[in-house]
Amino acid sequence: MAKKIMIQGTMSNSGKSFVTAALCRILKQDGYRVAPFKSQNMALNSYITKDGLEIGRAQAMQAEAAGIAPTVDMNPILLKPTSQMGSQVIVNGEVFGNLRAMDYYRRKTEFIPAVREAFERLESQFDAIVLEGAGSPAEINLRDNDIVNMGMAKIANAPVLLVGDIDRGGVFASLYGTVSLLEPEERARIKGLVINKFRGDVKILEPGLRMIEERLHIPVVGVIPMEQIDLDDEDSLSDRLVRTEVQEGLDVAVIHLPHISNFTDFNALEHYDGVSLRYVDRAAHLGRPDLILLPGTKNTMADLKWLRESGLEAMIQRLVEEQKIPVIGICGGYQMLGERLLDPEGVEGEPGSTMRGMGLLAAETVFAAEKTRTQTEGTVLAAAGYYGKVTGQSVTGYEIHMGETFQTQKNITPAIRLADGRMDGFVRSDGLVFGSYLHGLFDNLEFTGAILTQLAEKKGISLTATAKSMEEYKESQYDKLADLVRRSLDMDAVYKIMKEYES
Ligand SMILES: NC(=O)CC[C@H](N)C(=O)O
Repeated sequence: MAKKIMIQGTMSNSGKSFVTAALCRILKQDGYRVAPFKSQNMALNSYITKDGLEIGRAQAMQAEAAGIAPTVDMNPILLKPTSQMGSQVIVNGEVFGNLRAMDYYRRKTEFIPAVREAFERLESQFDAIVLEGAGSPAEINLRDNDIVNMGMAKIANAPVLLVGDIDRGGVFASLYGTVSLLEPEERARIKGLVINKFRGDVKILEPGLRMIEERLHIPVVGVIPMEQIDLDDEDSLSDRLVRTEVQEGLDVAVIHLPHISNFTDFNALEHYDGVSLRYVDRAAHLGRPDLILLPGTKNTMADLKWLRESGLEAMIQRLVEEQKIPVIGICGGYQMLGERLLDPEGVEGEPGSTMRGMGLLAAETVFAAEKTRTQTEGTVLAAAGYYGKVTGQSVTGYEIHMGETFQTQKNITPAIRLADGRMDGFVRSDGLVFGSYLHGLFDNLEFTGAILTQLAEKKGISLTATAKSMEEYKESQYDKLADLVRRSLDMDAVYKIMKEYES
């Protein structure tokens, strides 16, 4: 029987995925074969496993922390919110369909077997499983047929650590309130309280800890200080998006589309001292960046409409054509760069709808019901402009898209030759406009470094990379995370709690 522990939070963003990742790393360091599990994730930031199945990014990150390859069993249900249609529901890594929130909620029991089976498969392969809940277990309106919090803890027979966020205030009330709203049987599963994101002197906190322990009869097993650790999860997105100001150095602007997906695509650009990466969601903030990045989006057509109405489209077109500022579009952002978008089957909007693109790339995109989901590798073919320095380089990435993009005129050439024989993306003959379906393209630091260095030279500044590869960088962050949590959590108590449920 595997050891199990479940991390639940008093609210969203309390740091559950962070604590889950930390425990995965610590257990790995202590010699266990450990895997993360979250029955249902709601996120637009997803990951494609080796066998081409789609799961939430947070579980892929936690698997990395655990030193294992991410598999679909770690996140059997993924909800990807799209605008008009509710969410695209992914079950066992494949599209189940689009469901409105109410319909999903009504049909939730249908998904219980998938969740249970995925968990059992995982449990049979590992020594330990760290489960993560979602939102708060005290959402009393959602309690029936719950499969993400206490319902899941019961299916797995896992003890629970409840994490509260002290940074947002009211941590004692939220811990007390959450526990009080639970049924006695659920309450009994909470074996420890964790206070997360603490700044200041623990001595001042100490009396409060004793009082909450007395009232709830649950021990506080840790107080985790606030520390900057760079992990690929949803919470890190909110920290990143506040960076909107132009800073010194090479100014790289990511357009913050409303349905931005796979925002982790741009994290790699932060590994260069001298690059200032910022997110722009309104025309007044665009300014004159040195490089413009258009990210992927779950809904290309809706986000293009937003781009047009916000005035950003016209500004980007002018910056590219008049000021010769380069733009790179990834996936949905690449699709926007073209001349036209066609949706005959109604994948993104009304069936048969068409839309004018930004017209920066002589290409058009047709959406199809079939989803392309694969890890990919290839060789850069692009040679125009800044890409002369990266021609012939090998790159890896992953694809998640419904659209296919075709050339309409001769002034563009394929960007990347893929190992499976397909061509990906296009570059315009003047080298200013580049589009590709490859998420993770910038994680190829040789590629990214070469492009950024040329832009920096043009501006007369120098850049230095902080790590040799993204893997090396991420490994260092996971170790830093494990150190922090080992120092602040009573691991002996945690092991004891796991042992009690090990049968
Ligand atoms: N990940 C993306 O950017 C997806 C782009 C677009 N919505 C598609 O499905 O083709």
